Formats: sequence, structure tokens, C-alpha cells
Amino acid sequence: MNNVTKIAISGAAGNIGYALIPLLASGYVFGDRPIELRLLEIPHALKALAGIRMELIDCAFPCLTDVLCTTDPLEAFENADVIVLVGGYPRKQGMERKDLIQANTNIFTTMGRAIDDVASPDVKVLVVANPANTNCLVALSEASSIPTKNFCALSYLDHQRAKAQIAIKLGVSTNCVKNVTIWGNHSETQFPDALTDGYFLSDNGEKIPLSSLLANDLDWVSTDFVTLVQNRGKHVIEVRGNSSALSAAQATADCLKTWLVTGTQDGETVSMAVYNDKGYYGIKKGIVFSFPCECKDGNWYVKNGLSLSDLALEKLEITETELLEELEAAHNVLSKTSRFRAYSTASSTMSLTSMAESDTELSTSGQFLASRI
Ligand SMILES: NC(=O)c1ccc[n+]([C@@H]2O[C@H](COP(=O)([O-])OP(=O)(O)OC[C@H]3O[C@@H](n4cnc5c(N)ncnc54)[C@H](O)[C@@H]3O)[C@@H](O)[C@H]2O)c1
Repeated sequence: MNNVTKIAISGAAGNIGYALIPLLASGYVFGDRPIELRLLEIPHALKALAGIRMELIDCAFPCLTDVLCTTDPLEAFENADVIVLVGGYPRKQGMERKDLIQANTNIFTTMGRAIDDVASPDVKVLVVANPANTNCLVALSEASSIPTKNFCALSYLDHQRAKAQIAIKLGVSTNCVKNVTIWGNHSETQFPDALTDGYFLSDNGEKIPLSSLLANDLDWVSTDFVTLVQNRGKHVIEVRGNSSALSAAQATADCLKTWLVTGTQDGETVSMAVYNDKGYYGIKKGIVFSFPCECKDGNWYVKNGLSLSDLALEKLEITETELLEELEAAHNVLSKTSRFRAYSTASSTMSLTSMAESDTELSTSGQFLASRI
């Protein structure tokens, strides 16, 4: 990264953007590194963005060198080191997930192409906007010059929610609950898993498996705990009257910090939704799937070799199926563009799942074949 870290945030005037910006500008994520913010919005929110810029000036953050407000992704992403994609088409009442995907696929095609055209070749991109996994897949597919390792989608909020619920159940601090995993999609099909690799870290450094601490609550862990975490976002909306913003912004900041600055502690994992180019845990290649990840030197690595129970395998298949359906919905939109028209011709005889697999094998860096045409 250059001396000044250039961070672009799309949807910056929204709820999450408003809570996230101070975490970035204050040095919470990048310490005392000088940073420049590029705030991207659609035209109707530009006035609100100007107000946020005024507030940022009034905060007198020592590390903040400049704030740009724009409606042009090419301007926002030029030489950007970090891009956080929060802006997207919101889910409206009665809207199905498929419709949401189609609306967002157009937006994330534009974002991916702009990243490809002007961002730093080392840019790191975190996708927050829903449907986060598939938006991330679309963006990385279009940004074919950027390694797929430089992208991830946010499942860190679900990870924190799962940790917090286990801590409440055990009556311990959240900080002592380690290696819970969110598998799959950032949606209600995700599988929050405390038992496969989860442990309690005691004050003297002893690691006690959650499976033994929760031995009397195994029913709870495989039923109520799962649905509680899966539906937490919906529940917050019911109670707060608006979707999670404070916790989503905090999780976004913590994900960036762990991924790009501190890394994970030895033996610890966090949940990140990443491009599955290797078929980890038997999951189809070619989708963005949340896995347990270790982070080091600005890279993520999926922790391999965990032994999954039959229940876990069943749950992974459910969320994998949903992601493949999302891929199909996105593909239906993308096939109208020239890049994807070539792709669908080449793949017209393939089933959806074999397309996801063969794309990875055919391309050198594991991206859609379409993005390379
Ligand atoms: N991954 C997660 O854990 C997680 C958690 C909570 C919310 N979310 C998602 O994050 C997104 C943002 O949530 P929010 O509460 O801030 O929503 P919001 O509606 O308050 O803000 C979204 C902002 O994006 C802007 N926007 C829309 N299209 C844009 C585009 N093409 N380019 C740039 N900006 C654009 C809007 O003008 C708006 O200001 C939503 O998609 C939400 O579902 C994800």
C-alpha cells in the first residue's frame, strides 16, 4: 500500500456507512496510518454525503487526509487500496431473493468493472451489501485482473452473533469463545457451528472444546442456537424498526482489521465468505462461501481438515444449494451482457453445478471464464 491508504466506501450515506466511516477515519482499523476516504453514492444521496463530509472535518481526525464525495465509481476507486461495497438495491416488501439478486447483479457488474479498470492491482474488496456472497461473486468475476483472494463478503457479523450467543449461554466473556464458524451464505440458510472447532479459552490458556462445555445442551446448539443466529438480522429489524447498522459497521471494521492489519491469533479462525476455488469441504467450486479462515499478512486461508458431523454436512448442502440458485439468478441477468453471452454459449450444454466447477478449472485464477472474454 502507498503511504496514504485510499479507502472507498459505496453506499456511504446509508445506515451502515454512517456508522462505519468514523471507525475508519478514527484509526480503529488502520491505526495511525494516514487515510483518504472516497465516499460513493447515487445522486439523490449526494447532499447527505456533503453533510457527512462536514462532520468528518469537524471531527478533526488526525489521520484523515482527504474526503472525496462522488457518484462516479471510477473516481471513487481510482488507485484505491481498500474498497468496501455497502451500497446496493434494498430488499423491498414482497420482493423475492431472486429479484433482489437480479437488481444487484447490474450494480455489482458496474462495481467489478470499475475496480478492474482503475483500482490498485493490490486492492482488497469487502462486500457488505446483500445478497453479499453473490454480489461478491459478480464483482470478482468482472474484475478479472484482480486476484480472487483479494475479495471477501461479510459473514463476520453472523460470526460475532454466534460467539455472543454461546458466551451468553455459558456465562463467559465473548472474548473467550473461539473458532465458532459460519458456513455458507449470509442468509437464513447459513450454518452457525459451535461444535466442529469451537473452544473456550481460559485465563491460563487452556482450550476447552465447546462440545464438552455444551454437552448437556447439544439439542440447543443444533436447533435453537442455529435458528437464533440465522434469524438475528430479521429479529433486529422487528425490534429496532430498521436493519442492523451499528453491529454491521462494527463487524465490517473488525473484518477489515483482522484480514488486513492484525491477522488472526495462532490457531484462531474467523468466518469470511470467500471464493471457493479449491472445493473446500466438498463444496462446489465457483461460489463465494463462508468458511473458517485464518488471516496472515493481509491474506486469508481457509482452515482445512476439520471433521464435520452428518448434521453439519446436511446443513452445508442446504446453504450450498441456495448459493447455486443465486448463481443461476445472477447468471440470467449477466447473460444479457456481452461477456456473459459468450460464456453462456460456451457453457450451454453444461448443468449449473458443472459450470461452477469447470469455470474454475478453465481459468487461471479461478474466475468465471466469462470475465476473461
Ligand atoms: N453482510 C452483512 O452482514 C449485512 C448486515 C447488515 C446489512 N447488510 C446489507 O448492507 C447493505 C446496506 O445496508 P444499510 O442499512 O446501510 O442500507 P441503507 O439503505 O441505509 O444504505 C444503502 C445506501 O446505498 C446507496 N446506494 C444504493 N445503490 C447504490 C449504488 N449503485 N452505488 C452507490 N451507492 C448506492 C443508497 O443511496 C443508500 O444510501 C444492504 O444491502 C443490507 O442488506 C449486510
